[in-house]
Amino acid sequence: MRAKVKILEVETGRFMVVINEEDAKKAKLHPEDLIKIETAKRTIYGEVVISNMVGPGEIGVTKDILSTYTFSEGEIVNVAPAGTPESVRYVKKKMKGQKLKKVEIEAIVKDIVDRKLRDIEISSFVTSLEINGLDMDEIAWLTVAMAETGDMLDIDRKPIMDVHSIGGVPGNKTNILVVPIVAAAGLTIPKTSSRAITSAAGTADVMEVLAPVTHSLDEIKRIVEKIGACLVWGGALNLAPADDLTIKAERALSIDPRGLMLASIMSKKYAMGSQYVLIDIPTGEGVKVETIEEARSLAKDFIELGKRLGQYVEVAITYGGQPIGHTVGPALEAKEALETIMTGKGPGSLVEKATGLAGILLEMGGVAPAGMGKKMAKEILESGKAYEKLKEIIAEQGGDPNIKPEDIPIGDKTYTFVAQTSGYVTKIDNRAITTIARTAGAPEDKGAGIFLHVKVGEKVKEEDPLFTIHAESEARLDQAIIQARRLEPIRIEGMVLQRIGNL
Ligand SMILES: O=P(O)(O)OC[C@H]1O[C@H](OP(=O)(O)O)[C@H](O)[C@@H]1O
Ligand SMILES: O=c1cc[nH]c(=O)[nH]1
Repeated sequence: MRAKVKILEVETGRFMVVINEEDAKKAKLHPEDLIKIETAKRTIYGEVVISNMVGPGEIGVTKDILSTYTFSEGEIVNVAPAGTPESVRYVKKKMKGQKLKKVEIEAIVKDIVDRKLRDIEISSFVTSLEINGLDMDEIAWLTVAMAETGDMLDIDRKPIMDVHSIGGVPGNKTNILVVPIVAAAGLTIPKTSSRAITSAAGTADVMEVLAPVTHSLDEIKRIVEKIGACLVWGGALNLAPADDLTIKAERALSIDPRGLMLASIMSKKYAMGSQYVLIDIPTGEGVKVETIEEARSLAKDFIELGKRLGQYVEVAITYGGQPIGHTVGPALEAKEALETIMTGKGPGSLVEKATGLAGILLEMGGVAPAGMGKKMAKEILESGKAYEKLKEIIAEQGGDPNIKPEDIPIGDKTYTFVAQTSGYVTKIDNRAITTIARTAGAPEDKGAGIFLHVKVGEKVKEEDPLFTIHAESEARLDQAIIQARRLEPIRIEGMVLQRIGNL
């Protein structure tokens, strides 16, 4: 059918095409059917929404489609059912636990990027990977397909360093410190991050409190060639574009299937032209990787994948048994990261992890002698050079380089839980902390999250504050309080485990 485009000021988070009720009846179109819109220059795909907000002979194009494609009001297009893409068959093949061929993986990725696969099919693909996994051949094909369906960055500075965490541990604002430390030593580190997947704040969510993180590839090239670093959101670029769409499904289910995680991370590194990559695997109870054995096996996969892509990869297995630092949630984490980089002092877990990771990168990049990287990273942090570099990054990305921790707005609806008994903090439950912070509104509500007054091993007295929930709305605060009462995220016990007398 021929139709006239009507631009709709509607945002749905999906590629939706609105068809009038009468037209839909005539064309036998049903809600959520996949249709194609053909113009002289291109074909784009979207899901049907039936509504009389458009008249007969019109189709409504939403802001989501317009963020990628240009349409003008009144433009005449051809609209037709698109049928079921062949790649759905390959998704079903993976659901049955079978190995996919290279061409099948390429077809799935291309159809995700072209929006031929709808959210429901993408979720099925992600779920099938969670259940049935991928072998190393499939992971490598998936990684390259994810990178090659998007743009590639070619930065005119070498070597290109990079760091990426598999995430999962609450409060992981570490890379906000690592990147400026490494760049202050003269190395080039174009860091792209995703937003939160399973946590209450991804590095992109935290950085966005300090400066815009959505930049074009040309802007990133300019910034990195000028100052040696950036801290941006990968999803804003046409860089491994399937990644953000699969992450959307992962976030909804709070899962991060191993094979997809490897491909997600390494496709972004490949597309950025990174040559030396450090992967952080937080390990501990309640995070993505719970044991050192699992971490070592994942590390082997990252290194093997790096070899296949022509990248030198090292892995740091880091402590993830409790949150990093004292804060969880975008604004609270940005405040803590800024305070730490400004003063060179901060929570031991944050400073140790950041300087440890930065130190490895300094050695990998050849600016620190073997075994001296961490010391050099600490000196750069304490000297204020890392802060100066972060200010440059903030300024180049369009933020206020003179922003102070106290300028950062934190959710003003608060509730503090106190100790019911005296004793020692023996456990902070990572999953519970993330659940409570997300219930309070993080990461979408930037000011929402948790401030931890105590960490594992500390002594508390009855009535001492344990943690404060911050929210931007009373309703979300109330829900978070209910969750916190149910989950009891902080355990306090006496330290004497047994007293044994005469046996
Ligand atoms: O913790 P969750 O939300 O599962 O994982 C997502 C986070 O982990 C990675 O961290 P980084 O960008 O390397 O610092 C991602 O980019 C993202 O920020
Ligand atoms: O970028 C990331 C980080 C963790 N897991 C992913 O799938 N992608």
